[in-house]
Amino acid sequence: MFGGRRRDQHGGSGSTPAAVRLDSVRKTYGKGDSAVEALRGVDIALDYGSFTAVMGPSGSGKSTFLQCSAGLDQPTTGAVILDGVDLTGMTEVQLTELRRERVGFIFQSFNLLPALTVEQNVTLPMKLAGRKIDRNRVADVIRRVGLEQRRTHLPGELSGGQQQRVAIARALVSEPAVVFADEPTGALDTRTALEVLDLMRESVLVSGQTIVMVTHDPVAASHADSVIFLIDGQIIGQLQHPTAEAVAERMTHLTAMVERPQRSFSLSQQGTDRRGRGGNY
Ligand SMILES: Nc1ncnc2c1ncn2[C@@H]1O[C@H](COP(=O)(O)OP(=O)(O)OP(=O)(O)O)[C@@H](O)[C@H]1O
Repeated sequence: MFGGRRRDQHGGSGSTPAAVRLDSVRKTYGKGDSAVEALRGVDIALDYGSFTAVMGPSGSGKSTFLQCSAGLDQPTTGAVILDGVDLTGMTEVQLTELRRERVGFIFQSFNLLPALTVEQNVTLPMKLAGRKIDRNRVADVIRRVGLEQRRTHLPGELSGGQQQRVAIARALVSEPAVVFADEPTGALDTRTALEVLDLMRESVLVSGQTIVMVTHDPVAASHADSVIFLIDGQIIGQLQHPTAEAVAERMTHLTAMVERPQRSFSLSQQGTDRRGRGGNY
């Protein structure tokens, strides 16, 4: 079993603090005529133990949302509160420390160090953070992702799916408050992708891990508890207990909305819940 944070340690929604909260977050890249508003007033609170997928058309702000939420980038205005810590005004050094302590990452391209073994890759973040390595926990997580027999192998000796399993083990081993996953199945074939998604889901169900996952894939999103939809830097809807079909249908609708001429597309005219909590758009 995965160890780690269980839902009942933190409770669900209600008065308990959120694992990640964004308050009126805006992010503008550049200045003047070339300024791009990537996030335009995002408000959301994600509970501990929740698995959230973030979807939206290309350029809608998904990566920016993830980077601001994870403390990889700072909002232009607004606040991000991660595991109870307000990131506003933190220095790069403080953010790096916070990420090492409280955040796990899973990327599309695995981001493993090729010269390190499976086990060394998994323990690297803990070493960098100067944390004591619990060998039993490391062995347990590696076993859980099905790589017990591969502990001394190098990434180059593993399949893509196995490499992503290493990345999952690396993200989970330090029991982070939140795991942020950016297209974790983007480089995998369908069957391997499902295995990886099942592992992520299991860490949520068994250990109460909190996961935020950016994806373009409705099937991947259907493994989450809820999906938030971004358009043009705003959350314009949320789907609870998503099925792949329902997600695909909504994405088709959203894509059609952004492909319409700008003058006919107005979020307020659509009766949108901009805070993303109403479930309709
Ligand atoms: N560093 C940057 N400098 C300037 N503009 C940026 C920068 N990063 C992102 N943008 C712009 O911000 C907007 C949102 O980008 P973002 O990458 O967050 O979208 P996305 O939904 O993740 O897109 P995709 O699905 O194509 O990866 C886009 O218009 C993009 O061009």
